[in-house]
Amino acid sequence: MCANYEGFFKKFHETIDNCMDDVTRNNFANLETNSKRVAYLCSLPAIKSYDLRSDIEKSETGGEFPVKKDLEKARQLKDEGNKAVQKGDWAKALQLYSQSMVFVPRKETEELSILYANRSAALSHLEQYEETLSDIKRCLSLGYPRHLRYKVYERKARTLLVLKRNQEAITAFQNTISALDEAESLNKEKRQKMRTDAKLMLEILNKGLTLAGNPKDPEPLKKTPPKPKLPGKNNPQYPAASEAIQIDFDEKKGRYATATRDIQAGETLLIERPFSGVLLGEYSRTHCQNCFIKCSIPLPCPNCPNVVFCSEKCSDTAQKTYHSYECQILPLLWKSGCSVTCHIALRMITQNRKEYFNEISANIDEKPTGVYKTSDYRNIYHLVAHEDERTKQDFLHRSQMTVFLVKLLEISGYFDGKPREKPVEIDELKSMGVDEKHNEAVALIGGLVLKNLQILQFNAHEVFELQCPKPRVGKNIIKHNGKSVFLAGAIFPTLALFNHSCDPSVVRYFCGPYIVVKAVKNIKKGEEVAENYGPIFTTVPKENRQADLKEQYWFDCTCVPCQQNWPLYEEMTENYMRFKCDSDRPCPNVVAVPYDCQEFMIKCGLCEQHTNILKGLKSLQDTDMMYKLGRAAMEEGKYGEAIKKFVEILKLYDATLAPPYKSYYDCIQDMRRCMLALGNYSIV
Ligand SMILES: C[S@@+](CC[C@H](N)C(=O)[O-])C[C@H]1O[C@@H](n2cnc3c(N)ncnc32)[C@H](O)[C@@H]1O
Repeated sequence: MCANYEGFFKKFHETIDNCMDDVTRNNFANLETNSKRVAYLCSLPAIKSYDLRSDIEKSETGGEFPVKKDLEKARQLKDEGNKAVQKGDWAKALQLYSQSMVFVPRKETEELSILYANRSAALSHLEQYEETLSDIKRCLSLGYPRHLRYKVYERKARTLLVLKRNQEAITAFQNTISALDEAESLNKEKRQKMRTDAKLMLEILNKGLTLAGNPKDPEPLKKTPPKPKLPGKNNPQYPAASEAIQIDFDEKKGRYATATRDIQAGETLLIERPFSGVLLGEYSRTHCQNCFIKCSIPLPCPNCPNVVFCSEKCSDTAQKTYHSYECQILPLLWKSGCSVTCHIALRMITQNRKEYFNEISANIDEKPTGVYKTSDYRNIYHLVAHEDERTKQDFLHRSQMTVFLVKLLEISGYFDGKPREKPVEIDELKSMGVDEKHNEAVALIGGLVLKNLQILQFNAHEVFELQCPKPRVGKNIIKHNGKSVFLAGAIFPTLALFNHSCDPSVVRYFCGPYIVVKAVKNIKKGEEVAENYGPIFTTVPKENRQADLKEQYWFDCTCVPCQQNWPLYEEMTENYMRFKCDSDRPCPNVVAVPYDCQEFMIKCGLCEQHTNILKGLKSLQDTDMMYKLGRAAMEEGKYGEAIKKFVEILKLYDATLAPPYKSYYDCIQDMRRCMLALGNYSIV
């Protein structure tokens, strides 16, 4: 997830570069802290006089700027929704009402309440009953017109009946009857009929409940997926990780994860929420801004038309923290074409108040001790940034980017602690300079933004979901053939401590907002538990892997496949089998035995003892059949069952054979696909 400087940044960087004479350049090069770098750049006349307006106007990225709520647009979409209803196309109506809501200005509460009422009707027809009730609740809380309330109370009552929540249904029918008194626009006969029907329902319900001894209503169905859990105990020092993981340190490799005991393939090793994460602009109206889940029934931000949330909880979290500041600057950020990495660097600030950073700044350079908490910025601050290896040009480039992000923070009201309420006007971009009253904040927060940009270069992860094709009627959704789609960028502080291997031992996927890391191999106590930063040895040649890792992550990979020149999957030979030497002394050697070998006791070239390959072959005789069963379970979407089979096979393989060989990686690859199928997905 490298920063890419598209949009108007290229020109901005070039202009500033050209304005810097040798003295200025030297002055900048001699600066030793991030704070000083940002403060110095901000003080340059070239920055202060840089006019962004024409760049923004010319920029072809990121859509419109500024973007405002738009009642006319909202009404137009609502009308289209109503037309869809007339055609009986409830799914389309649901979509159009949701789109309409996004554009309703905050003060138009009645308009919004009508949209929630209309959407609740669509949801009810689509048999999404819990969601119907949620929209009715929202509609009533927003002051839905009194003369229409009988409609939503009646819908609520009937929805509760379907859910067998009869006690609540009684109250809703009673409310329907009261609301009918105010239903001025309803003609007399219809009103009378509804009243009679509701009374009849009340009678039936009351009788039924008395006969049944007044049982309690069932609990509302929970729609949010349960929080994933580590199966055993957590590591007390790194609570996001299992006690099967510890973090070690080596001068060359820095921190890295190892196994505290034997780990079996399939075990969950880490579950973590991001410290910060940012959804890509293109998903901002389809996925929750806060947890990245696809929202089929989105809740709009009341203040901007830019983002949606999956629930009141996510909306509240965002509004109380980062989104209050980002709400009005998002269009400018997207228009600028800056990468999601830059946005995360900003979010790492906006999610906490300025005072928080003031408090921790005094001793931020001291490594924190104690429990390693995901939510503690100080842990993030000490992630790898390779500051000592950076060139002056690198610092200059990132500092220029920081100047823009600092300007955005000023515009957002962050430095004053007062989120702005109005969209940004183009004339506010006459200068990249920041008001001098914010000089101290610019140095502190700007310095942290610059640090964040460096940290994110090496520690950010992509958040993805599986996009699966719509199943044919009566068929299961086939998730293992889904396409992984990059939705967001995020930083997971504990996972960021795992080093890379081209033959990783884990797979990661997303479950709600959590990243879940599972073992895809059996890992021995003391062995490194490595993840993968991109290139895998089975598909990418060694030179390319090494070059990519060096360029992106600044290290020389010395994993086993790199050291031992393991072949690509396609080049793995099937002419012989790689038996582990099974002498009674521990011997690391591999005994390569041709398939057509006639002998069964083979001498090890290293320890000179004999390995009984017949015994090994016997233990493997069922693996082909087991693999077929695992594959069949996977094809039927029975992922848990398939994973169990693959785990059993790996156990047998590991007792006898030494990788790399094709059937081992076939099994791992299929197990990975099954594990990914357990994570977030959407149907396209
Ligand atoms: C996400 S961090 C991993 C944790 C890091 N080692 C630490 O101490 O915080 C990525 C950085 O770790 C180092 N690293 C990761 N994998 C490595 C490997 N296989 N060998 C050597 N260094 C590695 C590199 O410096 C890389 O830029």
